[in-house]
Amino acid sequence: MGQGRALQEPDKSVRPASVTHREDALQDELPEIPDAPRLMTTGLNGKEHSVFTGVAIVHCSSTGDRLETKVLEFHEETKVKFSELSEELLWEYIHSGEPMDKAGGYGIQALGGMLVEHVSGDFLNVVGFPLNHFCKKLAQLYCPPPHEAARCVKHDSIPSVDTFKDLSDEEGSGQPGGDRQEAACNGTVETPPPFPTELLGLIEGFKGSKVLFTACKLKVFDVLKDGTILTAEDIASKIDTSVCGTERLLDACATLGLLERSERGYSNTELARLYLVSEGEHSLHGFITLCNEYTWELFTHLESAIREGTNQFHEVSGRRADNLFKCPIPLQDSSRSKEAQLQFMHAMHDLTKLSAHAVATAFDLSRFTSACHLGGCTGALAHALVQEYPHLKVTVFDLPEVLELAPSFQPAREQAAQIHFMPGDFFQDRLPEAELYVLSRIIHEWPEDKVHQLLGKISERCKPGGGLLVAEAILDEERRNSRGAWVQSLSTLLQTQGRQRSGEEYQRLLRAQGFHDVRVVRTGALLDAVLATR
Ligand SMILES: C[S@@+](CC[C@H](N)C(=O)[O-])C[C@H]1O[C@@H](n2cnc3c(N)ncnc32)[C@H](O)[C@@H]1O
Repeated sequence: MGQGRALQEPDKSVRPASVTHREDALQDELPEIPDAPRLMTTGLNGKEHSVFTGVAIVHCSSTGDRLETKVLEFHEETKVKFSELSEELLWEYIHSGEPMDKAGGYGIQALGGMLVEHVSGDFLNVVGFPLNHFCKKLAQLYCPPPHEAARCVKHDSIPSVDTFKDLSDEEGSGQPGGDRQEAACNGTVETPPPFPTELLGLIEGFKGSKVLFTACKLKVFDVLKDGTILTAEDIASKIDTSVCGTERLLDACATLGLLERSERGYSNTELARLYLVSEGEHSLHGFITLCNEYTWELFTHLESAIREGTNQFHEVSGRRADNLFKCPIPLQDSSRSKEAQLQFMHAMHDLTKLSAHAVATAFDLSRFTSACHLGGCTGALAHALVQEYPHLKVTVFDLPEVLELAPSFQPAREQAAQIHFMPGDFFQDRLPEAELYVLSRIIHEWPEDKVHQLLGKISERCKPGGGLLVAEAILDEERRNSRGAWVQSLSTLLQTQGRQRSGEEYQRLLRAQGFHDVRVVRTGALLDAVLATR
């Protein structure tokens, strides 16, 4: 058999189709490469046959107007030993399928595998493209995959292969572990478990947070604002830090996607420009500062909070127990208190801005002409409300010491005239009159009795037809809210006496206080919205 299928000599003039660009530059360097993979057959039965495949990987890089090329070339020979089948049968089989003028024409990867007893060399060579070899050459040029990432899977349809090599290994390296890997492929030893990439991300993730916090605190993103590009030395001199330390911090920021690194130096990425420059309209600088200086320490007491099931305010340095709900920030003397208060307000302001539009537009509130935001802090949500409803007047009601600092947060916009700040205590004082009351991130902070007291007070003050808008991160049926559920849940445990609730729990809570038509909207932002009618 096979006589009619004589060996075809490779056509040496043919080059791989992939090498088409800058042919002139490559002319001298291209090696002679055999034509597309060929199976050479001169009688199959029980014999070994060679499969030649050729491929060139050409690495091109340009420096100025010079094109540099590096040609990698290999001719791989793989031997296929066919089974001791009757020649006739084999011949019939071969004729029923593809012609034999290319490797894999008999379909070794599928039914044709039955004809093959053994492959010495690279199995993928027989299938056609020498994928294993290609990957090894690529790995030499670029970054090899971690050893553990290359996995060997044994498929029943693949005939026994004696050199199913690890892609990341050097050819013929015979490195330790090679035998073990082969054994693993043959299923005789256990394969190592998958590399725990995500777990390592969690274990080390806090370092990334600290890099961000430190860069913000040192105002790295501020010195690079407005498209400024600076070298590490320039930045170190501007922020008064060591050059070697600054360089490491900047490189870490670049790896984390916060900075861009070029030959000219470092510049802010779009993310940093929008959110990390301290004075920016969308800046999260205040929130990041609070996380660095307060939440970081609070979370070191997570174990105690879990053991005891209570908040850990008392553990955070300098906190005054009597100020538990007014300002969750360490307070010592009056000057520190102001600074801490301002820090807290900055954080609230940043966070509220992120969800304010979503909350303001979750329902059509155009029927209301007056609103009172209880615990309205800097007025960030009030601004979003008056922007959306130009006929709405909003009273921001908060503690005197908070409102004293609120003016610095006001944007110079015309609608500011629609917003009025009124100092007071929502437990002690009479609530301002309004058609719509707003509670944003208040209910989850308080214990059950205080929640009932506050809602009862609002219900009493609210006229029939009036409304109550609640903005909170709402748990879903599985007691998880869609975004950062565990963060909210643990933060609430660590720093409040309250808890989060599901939409149904809010409905029950508000109905119990005389509200009806309680509707819940998941906004997709950090805060969801509930609207109830009195
Ligand atoms: C978690 S912050 C929420 C701020 C704002 N509602 C928001 O969503 O950004 C709680 C706010 O309630 C205010 N607050 C706490 N106790 C209060 C009270 N008894 N009377 C009035 N406001 C109070 C705090 O000063 C603070 O501004």
